[in-house]
Amino acid sequence: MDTESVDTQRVIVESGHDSPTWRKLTGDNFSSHASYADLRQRSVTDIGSVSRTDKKIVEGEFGYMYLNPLQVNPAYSVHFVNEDDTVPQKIVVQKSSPGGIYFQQGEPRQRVYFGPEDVYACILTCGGLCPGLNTVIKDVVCGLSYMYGVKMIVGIQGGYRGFYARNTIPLTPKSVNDIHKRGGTILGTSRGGHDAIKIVDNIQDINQKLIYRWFLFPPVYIIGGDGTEKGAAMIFEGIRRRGLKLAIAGTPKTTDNDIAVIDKSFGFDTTVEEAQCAINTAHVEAEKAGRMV
Ligand SMILES: Nc1ncnc2c1ncn2[C@@H]1O[C@H](COP(=O)(O)OP(=O)(O)O)[C@@H](O)[C@H]1O
Ligand SMILES: O=P(O)(O)OC[C@H]1O[C@](O)(COP(=O)(O)O)[C@@H](O)[C@@H]1O
Repeated sequence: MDTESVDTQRVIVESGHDSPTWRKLTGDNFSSHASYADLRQRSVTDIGSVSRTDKKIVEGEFGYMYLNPLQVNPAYSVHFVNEDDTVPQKIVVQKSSPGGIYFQQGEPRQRVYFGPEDVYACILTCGGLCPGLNTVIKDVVCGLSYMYGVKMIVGIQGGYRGFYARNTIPLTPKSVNDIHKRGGTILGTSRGGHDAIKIVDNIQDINQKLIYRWFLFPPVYIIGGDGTEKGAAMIFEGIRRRGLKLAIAGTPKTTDNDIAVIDKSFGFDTTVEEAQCAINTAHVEAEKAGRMV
């Protein structure tokens, strides 16, 4: 392993893997996001070597992080949001209104917490069906794979219940190529009560095995409705309390528009169009034939 000095920053490069993806970080405060790359750096220092390819990791004033690979890929013209960009829940407020609720803005950041080669991404769908679930699965797989360079992606089968059974299927751009043409969700789903503590126990177990054996980190992408996202919030809270190094990302889906913070989700327009067809046909039948079918 070669070590080179650049200004006040130390850059560690494994021979032959000097990818432009891992440039030195400069600039302002990113301490709150530094712990993953810190951990990676410590493993390099403490253990001496890791079995997997070790891309360039950069030490800055506040620790270690990675540049978003989208920054160095000329194929993508991406708008990056600032770390502290927020969206107010209410647009119209009165002078006398108390301070409102603000959400962190979505879309890519300039710096990423995990090195794409160290990611073992998990995707699951939970709750009721909604048009477009397979399209979202495909987009997450292709986005992670092509845009970020993530190599390992699995689907958790059967919604939250899948965390108990640990049934997973590998997902690649090839395996999801045609799934947007199918209804439902290729990962399956489930409804009914699930035990958030048991789910966090299982995620913790998977997380520890991945870290100790392969040094991989599993961001979990959860696609689901209001119930699923409440569950995701509880799982996130459990993970935060235990200090686990992984991320939970929720993608809202709703056919009946009962998630307050979004105007509408994927699948809503399709649901309305399809429902209109059924209602109009039933209306014609009722009016012209005299007897409803
Ligand atoms: N209030 C809640 N708190 C925590 N988890 C919940 C909550 N509501 C639902 N869940 C979990 O999310 C799963 C899916 O929720 P459900 O309401 O069936 O579908 P949807 O996500 O489409 O609204 C449930 O099986 C349950 O495990
Ligand atoms: O609007 P959401 O939260 O996506 O839920 C959609 C689901 O809710 C339903 O409309 C009703 O499901 P339930 O009767 O089981 O509550 C399903 O047909 C649909 O899959």
